[in-house]
Order: sequence, then structure tokens, then C-alpha cells
Amino acid sequence: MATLQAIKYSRGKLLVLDQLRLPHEHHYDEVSTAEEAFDCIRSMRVRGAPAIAIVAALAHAVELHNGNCTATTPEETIAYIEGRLDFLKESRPTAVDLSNAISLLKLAARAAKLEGLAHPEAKEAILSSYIEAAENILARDLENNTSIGTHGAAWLQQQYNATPARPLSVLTHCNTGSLATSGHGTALGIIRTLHAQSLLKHAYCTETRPYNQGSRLTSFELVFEGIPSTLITDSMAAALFHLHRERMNIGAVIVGADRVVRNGDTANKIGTYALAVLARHHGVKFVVAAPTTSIDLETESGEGIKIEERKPEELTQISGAVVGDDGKVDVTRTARVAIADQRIGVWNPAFDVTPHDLIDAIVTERGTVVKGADGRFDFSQVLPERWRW
Ligand SMILES: CSC[C@H]1O[C@H](OP(=O)(O)O)[C@H](O)[C@@H]1O
Repeated sequence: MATLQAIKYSRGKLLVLDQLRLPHEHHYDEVSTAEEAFDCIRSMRVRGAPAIAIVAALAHAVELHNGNCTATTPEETIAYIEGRLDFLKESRPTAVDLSNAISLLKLAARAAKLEGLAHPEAKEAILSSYIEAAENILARDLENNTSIGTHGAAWLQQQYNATPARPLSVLTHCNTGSLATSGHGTALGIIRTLHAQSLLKHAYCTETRPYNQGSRLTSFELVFEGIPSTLITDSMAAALFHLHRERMNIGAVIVGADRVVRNGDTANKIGTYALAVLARHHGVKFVVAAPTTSIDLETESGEGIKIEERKPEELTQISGAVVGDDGKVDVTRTARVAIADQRIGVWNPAFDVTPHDLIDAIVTERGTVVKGADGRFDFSQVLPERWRW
């Protein structure tokens, strides 16, 4: 079966699925410059912490491949690359994958400069090193997600002694699947793996107001993959746990992350914190699925995380495909409609921070991290070399 692909890349060409048109239309935009990538990320045509980092890295790789860098000396080449990356870094501030990827790419370019200074083709060596490092971020992300799926499913199986005869149900928030990554997904990757192992009874996904990544994207992915699933509004989670936790064997809320800081506090899509509180109240495990590229050891606690605030129209207006009088969706026509008095004041933080004490496990590609006896997460077991960042 075909899988959903948010990013299609071959050297010199980057295509990005326009997620604003989903689920009704499948349209890829060609992204060939840092400016186009910035716009694509800022306007949420691509979204999801890993996917944002990959698009930024590869868009710059494409422009370098296409000869946009007119620098001649190694120093100028490095300055050009770093300037473009610093510009891209500002596209969305909360997800740390982007700034981690940028640090890595700068290191790759500088390492080539050090090796090639005396070399007549030093510029070419720097460009190649950058392009290879960017392509490596794409390849590694897919491997990472598959591993997250395996580790997360194993941890949950163990917690509940889940078997195909007694499978688990889970709830997820926002979109963390193939569309938010290079493939498979993080939180949705665990759900996909549980399903493949016949350990999943049912997946619930929230609408994820205000941008509706859950109803637009996750529900689309779940249906596409044939995973038994139900969409709820964000405000229905408490009732779901109260009324159906036992009957449906709801064992976990599984979410992705935009930034996990040193003490385990986790920034993720607005509404995540509320789900963590509800999960604790109802005895449901709360699991964060995140590649190590989403971990930020330089920030001590959630207090230090900058939260992106987005425009009021995301709450007061909505767009989608037009539904005809016959009740059929007309995918060729879209409309934007107002759903609130346009004069109302609006607060629209895109993310919230879930305190680490409400998190039971953080699943990375290198294993599942749980709190020690002191109630603290210790990431050294999954991040040894990144302590040097
Ligand atoms: C694996 S995606 C991580 C993260 O990205 C999403 O943010 P956005 O839709 O704003 O780009 C969301 O918070 C996901 O959990």
C-alpha cells in the first residue's frame, strides 16, 4: 500500500505536500529556496517539528545545488550558508528540531572548511558536506521514527501485558504521523506499530483546536492506514476516559513534542497539558514520543521555552471544502468562513508546556526514558554525545 509522504526529495529537487489542502486535495509545492521554505513553514503548509527541520535543511541544499551561492572563498561560503540558516531558524520558534538541525548543518559546513582551506575546490567541498548532512537528516528521521514505534509499543505492551486478545486503546493529540515527519511518525508511529502487532484496539484522535491538525491530518492518516479510530473534540477527552476507559481498555495518551527540555518538561501542541492532567486523574499513562533531535538540554525547565503565538483568525475563522446541498463534499471548491465575532480579543498560543511530573515516559529512537527514584528524567542514557552541544 502507498504511504503518505509529506516530503519528496531527490538531489536538486524538493517537493512538499501542501497540508493546508488536505484531506481533500493532494498538491505538492516545489520548494527551491530558503525564502520559499520559510513561507512554507510559517504558513503551516508543512508542519510538525521534524518535517519543518527537514524542509528547511533540504531547501537550502537545493539552492546550494542549483548554484545560488555566489561566494568564492571558503569564508564567504560559510558566511552565506550560516546567514541562510539563521534566516530559516526564525520561521517557527518553538520546535527545537529546526535549531538542532541548523547547529548540525553549520558544524558539517565548518568541518569541510577546516579540511579544505588549502584546497583549490574548498567551496565545492563545503557545499557537498552541507548537502550530504541535510540529506542525512532526512534519512535518519525515518529510521528514528521506526525505532520510536518499536520502543513505544514494547513499553506499553509491558505496562499492560497487552496481547492480541487484550489489545489497548490510546488517545493522541495533534498530528505526529507521516505528514509531520519523513515517514511513519512519532506518537502516531507508536500507534501504527501497536496496530501492526495486533496490540491496538482503538485509536482516538482529538480535533486539536484551533488549527485542527487532528481532524484534518491525523484522522486522514488513520483512515488511510485502516486503523480503527474515532475523532473527538478536545473537550471530550475527560468524558471519554470517564465513560469508556475500562470498556475500551484505554491505556495511554500518546503525544509528540516540539521541545523536551532538560528536566523533561515538554512543549507540544496547545491542549497537551490538559490531556496530561486528565490522564493522571484517570490512571491513564501519559507518553511523549520524540526523536532525540527534539531534546533541548540547554533549557533547564519549561519556564525557558518560547511559545509561539499565532494570529487571531485561526480561532475566529475556518476554511475547508464546500459541502453541497446534497451533503457531498465538493473538493474543487474551498471557502473561508467566520465562526466568531471578528471584534473579539483572542489569545492564541500554539503550544503549551506539560510539566515533567505528569509524564510517565519519553520514548526516543534510542529507547524509552522514565523518571528515576528522584522523580527526574535523565537523558544521558539516550543522548551521550549531545551533552557536548
Ligand atoms: C512529530 S510532530 C511534533 C509536533 O509538531 C506539531 O506542531 P505543528 O502542527 O504546530 O507544526 C505538534 O505540536 C506535534 O506534536
